[in-house]
Order: sequence, then C-alpha cells, then structure tokens
Amino acid sequence: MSALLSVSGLTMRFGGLVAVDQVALSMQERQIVSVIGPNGAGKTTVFNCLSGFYRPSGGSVKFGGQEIQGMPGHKIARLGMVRTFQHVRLFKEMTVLENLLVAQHFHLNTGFLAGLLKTPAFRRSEREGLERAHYWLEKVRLTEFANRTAGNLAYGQQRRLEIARCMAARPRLLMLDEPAAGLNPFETHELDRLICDLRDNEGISILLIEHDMKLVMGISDHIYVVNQGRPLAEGTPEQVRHHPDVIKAYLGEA
Ligand SMILES: Nc1ncnc2c1ncn2[C@@H]1O[C@H](COP(=O)(O)OP(=O)(O)OP(=O)(O)O)[C@@H](O)[C@H]1O
Repeated sequence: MSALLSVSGLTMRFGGLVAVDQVALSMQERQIVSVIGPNGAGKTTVFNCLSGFYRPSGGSVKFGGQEIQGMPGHKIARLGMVRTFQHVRLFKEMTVLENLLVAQHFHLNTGFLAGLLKTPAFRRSEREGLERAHYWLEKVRLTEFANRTAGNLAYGQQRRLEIARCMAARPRLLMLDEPAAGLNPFETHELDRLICDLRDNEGISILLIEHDMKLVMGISDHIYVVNQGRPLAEGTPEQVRHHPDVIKAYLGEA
C-alpha cells in the first residue's frame, strides 16, 4: 500500500540553528500518527514545513504520491492536508456557523456570477455547505452555539470548533498541534473519542503533536520521537514507551 504521507530527509535551518535535521516519517490512510519530543525538539517546525508555512531547507515531502515541499499552504490545504495551530486561530468576529462556511469556500460553487444569478448549482452548493456545517457542529457538540460569535465561546469550545472547521474542508489528513493543551480531563477524554471517531468512521488520517502522553499512548497507531531536531526513535506506543533513548531524552541521564 502506498503511503498517504511520506517524508524523508526533512531539514529546516534558521540561520545557524538546525531546528529540524533529517526527519523522516510515513503514514497510511486511516492512521493516527504522533510526533512527540521534549520542548523545542522541532515538532511544530516539522508541521510548519509539511503544511507549507515554511519552505523546508531540504528533504522531500510526498502527499498522496505528489511532491509538495515548497508549495504554498493554501495549495497544500486544497490537496487535503489541513491543520490546527498551537494557539487557537478562528475568525473570532464571525459566528460559529460562518467559520464553518468560510472553511468550505474552495469546494463551494459560489462564484460572483453564480451568486448574482442564484443558479441552481449555486443553491445546491449553498445547501450542501450548510448541511456539512451542521453535521460537524453536531459532531463537536456546538449546534446550540451556531449563531454565537466564535470569540465568545469558552476555550475548549473554540478548540472543538477549530477541528470542525478543518473537517468541513473535507481533508484526507488532519494535523493537530497540541490539541489537548489547556483542556480539562473531561474535554481531553472527549478529544480522544473525537480523534478516534475521525479515523474509524470518517476515514481520516491524523498527524498529532501532543504533550499529553496518556492521550498519545492511548490513541496512536505509530509514534515518532524527535529530540533536538533529529529523529530519536519510532514505533508503537509500547515500543516507544520502553525505548531507553526516549526515557533518557525525557528524564535526562540518571
Ligand atoms: N521562525 C523561527 N525562527 C528561528 N528559530 C525558530 C523558528 N521557529 C522555531 N525556531 C526554533 O526551532 C527550534 C524548534 O522549535 P519548535 O517550536 O519546532 O519546537 P517544538 O518541539 O514544537 O516545541 P514545543 O513542544 O515547545 O512547542 C527551537 O529552538 C525554536 O526556537
């Protein structure tokens, strides 16, 4: 089976600092794969390189068999790779529902002329967009807040809205950067269930950066560990948990 995402030799330099050094990873459809490592290990920089926010200094990134390294972020998103950020990024002045409609703009047939003439294709597209938005609102338990301004939601609700917004764009790969940060234990449990639901029932692949080890160990099919920008270990949660180099990187030398 060919990989959905295949990364080799990924390198990112900021002046003299090598933040990511020869990182490789690979994932299949319908997999939850996590990237873990101590603070400053280079995890977010890897995400920024994969999603087109940074142009990597070197390496190859293939998504769905297509070379995407160096492509701008909006093109990569259009190909079906979407992401959330460590710090919530929503259109805070818009309503919850509007956030989900905007996310679908490149799938909807809502060009200026089609809108002006209210063509049948335009109306169908509008209806489908609304249906999809309501589907995801229901999934993340935000239906009753559809008309609330996104900036007025509680923090945990904003995080759920971010995921719903990504999903409304119909991705193949969802990249989540520390989605459990700032959530309470109940919300983290809900997040755990939601991520598994996306894999098992929506057929999505999820690439996850997360510091909550209980979450990572509980849901990941495969884990990559990076340390000081370099690959340190990889394997199943069980293999990674007992890997001596991983224990050393997290706990330091005895
Ligand atoms: N735009 C940038 N310019 C210069 N240095 C950067 C930039 N972005 C990241 N770095 C550096 O690259 C290294 C890796 O940072 P990165 O944020 O990727 O780590 P991380 O593993 O995501 O950390 P954390 O778990 O704390 O979020 C750090 O030394 C950081 O200071």
